[in-house]
Amino acid sequence: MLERSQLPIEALPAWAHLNGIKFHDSIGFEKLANGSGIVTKVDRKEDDHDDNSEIRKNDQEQTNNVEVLISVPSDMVLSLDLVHDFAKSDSYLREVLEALGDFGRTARGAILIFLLCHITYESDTHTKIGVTNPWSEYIKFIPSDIPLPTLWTEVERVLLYGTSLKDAVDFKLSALESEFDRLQDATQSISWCNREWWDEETGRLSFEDWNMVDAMYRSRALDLPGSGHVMVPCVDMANHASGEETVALYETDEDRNAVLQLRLGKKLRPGEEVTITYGDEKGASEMIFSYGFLESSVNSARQLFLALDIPDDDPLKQAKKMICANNTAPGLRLAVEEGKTKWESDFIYWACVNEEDGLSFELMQTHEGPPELKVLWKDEEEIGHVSDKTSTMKAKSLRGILSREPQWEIFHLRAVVLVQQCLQSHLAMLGGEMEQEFANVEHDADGSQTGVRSYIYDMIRQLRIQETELLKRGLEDLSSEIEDLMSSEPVRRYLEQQEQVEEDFS
Ligand SMILES: C[S@@+](CC[C@H](N)C(=O)[O-])C[C@H]1O[C@@H](n2cnc3c(N)ncnc32)[C@H](O)[C@@H]1O
Repeated sequence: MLERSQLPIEALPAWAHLNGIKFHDSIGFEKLANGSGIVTKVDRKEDDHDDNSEIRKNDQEQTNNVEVLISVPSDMVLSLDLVHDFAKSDSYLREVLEALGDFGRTARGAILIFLLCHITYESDTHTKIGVTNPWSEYIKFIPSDIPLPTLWTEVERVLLYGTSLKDAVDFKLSALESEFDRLQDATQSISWCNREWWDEETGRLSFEDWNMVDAMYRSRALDLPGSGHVMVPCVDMANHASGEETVALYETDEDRNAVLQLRLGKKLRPGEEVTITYGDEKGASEMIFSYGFLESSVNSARQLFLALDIPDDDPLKQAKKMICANNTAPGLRLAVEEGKTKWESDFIYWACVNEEDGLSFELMQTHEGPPELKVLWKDEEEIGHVSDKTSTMKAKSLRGILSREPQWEIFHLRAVVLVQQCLQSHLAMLGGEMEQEFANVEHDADGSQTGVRSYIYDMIRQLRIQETELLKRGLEDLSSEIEDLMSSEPVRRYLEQQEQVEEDFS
């Protein structure tokens, strides 16, 4: 693994000052219970601006009386464009970006490669490599102990059994492993990469490094208005608080600076933490996945995503999976909206209809290349298309097509029953014996005795409780949805026909 040097948070104001980042005179950084954070200095005196006060009343007036707390010049905001600008004068970075093709042309890909290159430049390299810039130093303020589940121990991850986070983390880890393999394939012929990263004797790059830069990006990237997904130095030191507790928000000003500004109606109180929201609507599982914590004041899972598959005995399973691959996520979302649970999934309808209902796949010979698949509804309407490269859906959703059919209630009932089975199987994994087993798991403060850190254990326990509650509520609401569907005309007629067929046979 690459070694990383760190800088103390106390050195951040000096770094920021050198790099044109301006602060309201009452804003500072401190070590808090949840890592570093932005705080209002205790000795703040109203209207007492000393010479270091860089955002003054004039600037505040220019921004329509919005109190600007931090202002970061656009050329310090780490974006896809800035990485490619840096690459113009840094041939080391440029070689890696070019070798990775399309991946290096996405914001996440470019930023991950940038972070990895700069951590390498600043590590104990065999010869001096790379072109440093202010971000080479800023990376040293980013902590290494990031509590995201992709960085948890294996024993801790096992405790996610039954939660919606389990599949998401497993999937993410295998996606990260594939990316790491691609990085190796693409860069081992570049001599500096081979020497510093891959060579059996001199290379020091490991999967943990890739996992770490992904976690840095995932837990700190902001969707900055007008700039997309970026990393904003200093502003990314803001911790999260939701609802009325959120003190500040981030914006882009007319000069394209990234600014942290006080929310309207909020006041800076000496000693108070300056928080932003990472997304009030995010579910418990997503908060842990992206940021590694749960807010103690939130006691609902809000929403969860569960993985689904087409059953193995479905004769069209492979073809269905091909058409779904680019068009619909293989899962369902369960959420609380306006006091009731709601579920959404287009994928599930692919598991509910087959040839006897009107779904068919037709093989088409092409002039060049392998044959392609046409997806047909009732032999006449082409609803999708699968080639060896991609698959496309012509209609917006299969649900939309089925909802126009006279048997819609029958198709929908099949979907609701599958949702019910899915929720029941997750609930079984969260409760009963599993609950008891979880309660018996040993843990200790830093995990050195048991492999499980107590705060991670408590967080998973919280998630298990909240998701159990949501699943139970979901199942209650599904029972009444099933009751309504069972009494609908098409379902009643269908069941009568089925009974008739059975009687005829007997
Ligand atoms: C954007 S960074 C914020 C700065 C971070 N505290 C640091 O030391 O660099 C996001 C990370 O801060 C921590 N964090 C933010 N808000 C939190 C909160 N309300 N409770 C616990 N941890 C929090 C989590 O570790 C999260 O992944």
